[in-house]
Amino acid sequence: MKSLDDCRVAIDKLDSQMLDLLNERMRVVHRVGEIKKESGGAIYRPEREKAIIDRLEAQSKEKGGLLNKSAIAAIFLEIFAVSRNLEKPELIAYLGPEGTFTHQAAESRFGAMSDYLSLGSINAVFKTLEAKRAKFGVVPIENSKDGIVGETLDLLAKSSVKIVAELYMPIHMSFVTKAKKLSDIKRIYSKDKGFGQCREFLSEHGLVNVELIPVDSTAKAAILASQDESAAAICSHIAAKLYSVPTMFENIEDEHDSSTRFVILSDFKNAISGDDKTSILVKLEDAKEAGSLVHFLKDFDDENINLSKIESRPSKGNAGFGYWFYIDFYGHVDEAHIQKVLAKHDAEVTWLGSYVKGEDEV
Ligand SMILES: O=C(O)C(=O)C[C@]1(C(=O)O)C=C[C@@H](O)C=C1
Repeated sequence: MKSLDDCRVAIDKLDSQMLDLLNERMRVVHRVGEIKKESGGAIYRPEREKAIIDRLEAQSKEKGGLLNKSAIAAIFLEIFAVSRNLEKPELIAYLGPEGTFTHQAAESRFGAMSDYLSLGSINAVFKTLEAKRAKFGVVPIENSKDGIVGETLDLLAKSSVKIVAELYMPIHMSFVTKAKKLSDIKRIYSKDKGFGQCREFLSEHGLVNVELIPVDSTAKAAILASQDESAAAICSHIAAKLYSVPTMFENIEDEHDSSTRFVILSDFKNAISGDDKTSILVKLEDAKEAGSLVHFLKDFDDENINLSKIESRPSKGNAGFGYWFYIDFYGHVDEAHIQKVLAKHDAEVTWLGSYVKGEDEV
């Protein structure tokens, strides 16, 4: 049986081997970067990253390894993020401020080494990408409890920016304060939705008569709580850490299964991964005629294309009332059966992106 010292000697040796291997990997990645520079190819290739993680998961299973898929993904997503940064450092704009759930989502995909740009609105993220001031944008698109983020859909409808990836993140709220005890708290800051999601917690802890002050973001709430010892904030774990406000309670949301879907925006088309989703916008030409949507959807059904979401939005044009539809379906725009359906509706459909299906989709 190995002693603790023996184990640490073995760990040190393995860590050194891993570092040598990682450096060797980075030399190959550097060459990939040169090849892509010559060809103008996209640096971020989510379908290739997915294929690597799937292959390693199968290898780990086969060999009885202790690492499961999420552990492998957590380690390798960071390696990919470092690799991409080495190939070409690219700026990632997100709906800020720092410490929002969107910031957390961006970091989970682009890692600790990337350069981030925190922006004040979803519109600013789109504008920054359109002006090519950043390569990627990260914005929320829907929450499992609150539904769709209308602003993101409306901007996708108007913009040339495309969806290149999606990710689902569980949303947990923390109650953070510099106060020593609950009775010292005179005011609580959060986003209006933050209060809405934690009603039971507030009443169970006798906090209903404390002043609840809605602010623009949960990160802003953390900043305000960091400056006032008789205040608390309902915010994300990362905001509390970032602004050094001690956490009094974690996971205080009424329902623990809430998650938000985020999209990563950019300006390129992914290759087919075999497990993709596509988002489109549909403006039916004869939208006033009953059954036009049914006919449209029947074409999808005929090709066995399954929808994962359909959302109607009022069109804000000046041609009176009208609707357009935002649709997500399984498959990639370059697959033949999908091309066949979309070709029939060429004039009515705007393609918003095809991307690897998010891991935590329920
Ligand atoms: O294979 C590529 O295209 C690479 O750029 C290499 C690599 C990797 O680290 O394995 C890095 C970034 C891409 O998103 C996918 C994979």
